[in-house]
Parts: sequence; C-alpha cells; structure tokens
Amino acid sequence: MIDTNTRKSKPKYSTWENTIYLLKNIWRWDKLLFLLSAIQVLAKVCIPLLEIYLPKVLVDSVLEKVSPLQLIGNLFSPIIGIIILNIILKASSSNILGKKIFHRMKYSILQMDKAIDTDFENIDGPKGQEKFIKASMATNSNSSATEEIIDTSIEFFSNILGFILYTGIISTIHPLIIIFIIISSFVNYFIGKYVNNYEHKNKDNLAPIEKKLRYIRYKTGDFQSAKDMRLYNMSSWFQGMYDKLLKKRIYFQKKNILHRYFANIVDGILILLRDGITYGFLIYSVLYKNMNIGNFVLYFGAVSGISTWLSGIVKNLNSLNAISLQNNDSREFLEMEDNMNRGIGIDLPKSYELPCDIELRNLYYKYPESKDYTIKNINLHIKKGEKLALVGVNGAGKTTLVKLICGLYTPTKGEIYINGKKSTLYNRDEYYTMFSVVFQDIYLLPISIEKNIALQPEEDIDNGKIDKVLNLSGLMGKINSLPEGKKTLLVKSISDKAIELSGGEMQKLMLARALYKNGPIIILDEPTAALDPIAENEIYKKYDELTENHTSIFISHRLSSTRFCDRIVFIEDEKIIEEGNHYDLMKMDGKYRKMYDTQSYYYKNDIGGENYA
Ligand SMILES: Nc1ncnc2c1ncn2[C@@H]1O[C@H](COP(=O)(O)OP(=O)(O)OP(=O)(O)O)[C@@H](O)[C@H]1O
Repeated sequence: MIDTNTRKSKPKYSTWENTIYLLKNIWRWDKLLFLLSAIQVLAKVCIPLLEIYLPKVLVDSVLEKVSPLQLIGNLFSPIIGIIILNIILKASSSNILGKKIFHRMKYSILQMDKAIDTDFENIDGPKGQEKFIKASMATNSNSSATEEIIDTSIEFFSNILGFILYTGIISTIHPLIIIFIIISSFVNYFIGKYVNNYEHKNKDNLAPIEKKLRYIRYKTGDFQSAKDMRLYNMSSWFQGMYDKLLKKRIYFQKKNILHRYFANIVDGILILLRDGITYGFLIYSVLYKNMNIGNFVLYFGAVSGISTWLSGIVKNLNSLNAISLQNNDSREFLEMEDNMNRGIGIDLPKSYELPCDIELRNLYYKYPESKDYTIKNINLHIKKGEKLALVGVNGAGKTTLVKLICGLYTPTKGEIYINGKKSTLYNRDEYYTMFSVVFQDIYLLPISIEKNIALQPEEDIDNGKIDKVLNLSGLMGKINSLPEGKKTLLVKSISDKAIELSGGEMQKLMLARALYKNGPIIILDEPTAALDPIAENEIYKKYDELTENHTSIFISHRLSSTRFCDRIVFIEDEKIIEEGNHYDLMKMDGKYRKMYDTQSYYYKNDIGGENYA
C-alpha cells in the first residue's frame, strides 16, 4: 500500500497575511506594476457596467420614441467609454505581462541567495532539500504563486468592486436574491478551500517522489554515473525505480484530480439553482409586477453579472488560498532560521597569534532528523600548530566532528573555542576564512584548473602561489602534460574542451585548493584515499611542509599515515576512547592497536607462508 501523508500542522501564515505580504512586495519592488494593476481593476469593473447600462439606454430611448440624433447622443458616452477602457485594458495587460515574470524572478533570486547563504545544516539533510523543492514550486513557472498573485489580485479586486456596485442595483429588486447568491457562493468557497488544502497536504507525498525522480533524471544523464550504470546493469534498477515512482506520482495526482472534479460538480449544481431562481423572479416581475423593459434588461444583465462577480470572488479566494499555501512554502524556506553569527564578530586571530588553538568542550551533536547523538560529550584540546589525527570505524562521527569545528554545523550542546574565544562570537563568513578543508566529496566548477584552485578572478590569481601548491599537492606533473596547462578547463559535461581528471588527480586538486586558501587551520578528511601509494607517500613526506605554521586535523583509515601526526584520537560510539601518539596507542593495546594490526597484517612479508623479503 502507498503511504499517504495528508495530515499536517497549520500553515504558518494565513491567506490574508500572505496576500498582504505578496501585495506589499509588488508595491515595494515595482510601483508601476502596482499602478497598472489598479488601472486594470477600474477598467475591468467599468466596462461590464457600461455594457449592461447601454441596452437599457437603448430600450428606454426606443420606448420613449426619441429622435435619431438624441438616440445617438444617448448612446455616445457609454460606447466611447467602453472603447477607451478596452484600449487602456489591452495596453496595460501587455505591459503587465513582462513585469510579472521579472517580479517572479525576484523571488527566485531570493531563494537562490538563501540556498547559497543559509546555514549549511538547513539544507544538508533530505528535509532541507524537500523544503527547497517545495519553495521553488512557488517560483518555477508562470502559474506559480509569486506570478499568479498579480492576475489573481487584479481579478479579485475587480470582482469585489463589481459585486458591490451590482449589489446596489440588484437589492432594489429583492434583497433575498442577494442573500441566496451569497450563501451559495460561500458553500462554493468552502468546498474549494477544502480541495486546495487537500492538494497542499498531498504535496508532502508528491515532493519526496519528485525529489527521487529528479535524482534519477539527473543521474541517468550524468556522465559520471554512465560507467557504473552500464557495467553493473544499473539501468534496469533506474528504469524500474522510475516506473515505480511515476506510478506513485500518478496515484497521488489522481487523488488531486478526483477532489477537484467533486468541487466542480458542486459548483455546477449551485450555479444552476442560483440562476434559475433569480431569472425566474425577474420574468415573474415583468409579467406580474409591472417591471419596465428597460429595467428588466438592466436587472437581467446585473443578475448574470453579479453571479459572474461572485463566482469570480469565490474562484479568486480559492486561488488566493492556493497561492498562500505555495507562498507559505516559499516563506518557510526563505525564513529558515540561521543560527550562525551574521553580524559583526570578534577579530580573527592576528598573524602573531597563529597558529590557532582549538578546544572542544562537552561537545554534543544530533542531526536534525536523528534520534541519537552522533557526537557525545567530546572534550578535546588541539594545541597551536599540533598535527592531530582522527581515526575510527566508518560512521564513528569523524566527518561530523570536523564539520562542527569548521562551522558547518552548530553544536547541539557544548562549545568550540578558537584561540580561547567561543566560535559563535566570530562572524560566520570570517570564521570560514580560518579553515582550509578537503572533504571526501569533490566539487569542481566548470572553469580552468587555476581558477578552481584560487576561486578568484583571473587577474587576482597569484601565479607563484598556484605553482607552489601544485607542486605540494603533486599535481604539477599532470599540469605540465596538458597543452593548456593551468588554463585547462574542467568538467567535460559542460564544455567540449574540458578534460576529465582521475579520482586521485581530483583529490590532489582539492588539496591544492585548500593549500592556496592558506587558512590557519587545515582539515583533511581522507585526502589520500584515491591516491596511488607513491603519490600518497609523497604527501606524507611533505606533511610537515604542508602544515607548517598551521594547526591540522587529519582523518584517515590508513593508520600508517597517522604516525607522522603529533597525536591520534580514536573515536568510537560517538566519543573519544583512546588518545596519544602512535607508540602510546600501540602500547595501550586497545582498539587502535587492533585496527592497526588488522590493517598491517596483509602488508607483512609472511602471508601465505611465503617469505617475500
Ligand atoms: N546529513 C546527515 N543527516 C543525518 N545523519 C547523518 C548525516 N551525515 C552523517 N550522518 C550520520 O552520522 C554518522 C557519522 O557520520 P560521519 O560521516 O561523521 O562518520 P565518519 O566517522 O566520518 O565515517 P567514515 O569513516 O565512513 O567517513 C553516521 O551514522 C551517518 O549516517
């Protein structure tokens, strides 16, 4: 059975709050658009009003047997009025058309800025990703909330104004007609609201499916995954998964369609009742209540008009409701709270205070969607210039710990101190400048090698420094073999001229990027996992030079590589269980030793009973 998720807490903002928010933004960002919309409202109300007034003038004039000249005089003003207003309507419409798209793009830019700038934690997990997908639904098409609000509010205010004017006219026939029209419209509105809410809640079922479909679409076109897909016959998994997800999506979309269908049927029945009763009453009034023909024509037009205004209001209220729900998603994303300090921070350590010292006090961290802590009560003091190695089994929390230290995550409990000052006192962006980090996942931009390293405009790049870090990271040999050298473009999927680096070369490039940044704290998370033993050995030999005058944290599963670190910290079950240098830990005969012995076993020279020495 397919899981459904249609029960959810109340939206953060009501329809009115969101409508006012969206209208205020139109006013703030584009006053001309606001003005053009107001002009449209007036034109949309006055044109139909003149259109129902015109036949009355004609009938009255004919019944009064006025002269042809007087007839033309009577009809002149309403006809010219209709023509001018139609011209204004058309001219403002074409102007609004382009402005609407620019207006929506402003929200799109806000969302992109937020996605780039928000605390990493906010968009790190699947929930953050879903929030982003839902928010982008409010900006990704012409029918999205942030664009739709313009047409809907023009329609809505025209309908309200039209309704007020027509109510004045119709209430002179019989007030009960107005009451009946209003009641039927309310019923219609609440059914529409129910359907909108249902569709919105159903988005919680659709968004994760959409996320997976996007992933599959992206991966099937991704150059990187093409090899594994073929060699491991992953295509059948992708196809199967795609079919399954499409079926799931259709299942939930069908539910939306059925609800909408129900609302449309009820709407049809109500219109039938409403029009039948009011037209019947008008015919009765002409036959038995001496209503004159001119007024009958005017009232007839007003009755059919008021139904249009009213059903318009109901439709607009439902549209505003749907817009509001989408806008809630957008605001929920844009207003995600950031915990890190964006304001003025304390001064970064001066050059004479370097290298930095790092202290973790009673540090705890729990991922937002996890039940348990990933980091539990860690106390660790990394001294100025110390080379620290973090080791432990997969999933022990090493990467999480360094993400906490370099400010990507905020501790759930406890504190981090850099040079004796609490990490939260530093401005977030200034804090980031202190870290040169190489993570396990590699991210290259489709620009030249040197720009990928320096991440600066070409004119600001320090060529001497680029050469130094290319040598240190061991990538210079590769660069020299390329006709375009450091200017060679990367990411083949974007440019035909680009080259594809091997896994190890990419890792060297990441190391070069970190060294070029030259932050006082170097963090290397498995920086040599993809390197050949010779390249790896070269890095180890240069480790002192790489980290000179820096405090460094080195994560590796190759325990031989941790020997050149001053101290090794072994993490298990979310906490530190052993620490000391390699010899201390070997003497301790604990987990580290066990892991070391297991790893070195296959390097020993008597495997299989043969001596290769
Ligand atoms: N974004 C996330 N949301 C929820 N849980 C996460 C997230 N990232 C990591 N985890 C979980 O936290 C735990 C620690 O992961 P972490 O990557 O820190 O381990 P690690 O020691 O670096 O592992 P490895 O040696 O395999 O790189 C794991 O159980 C992992 O599943």
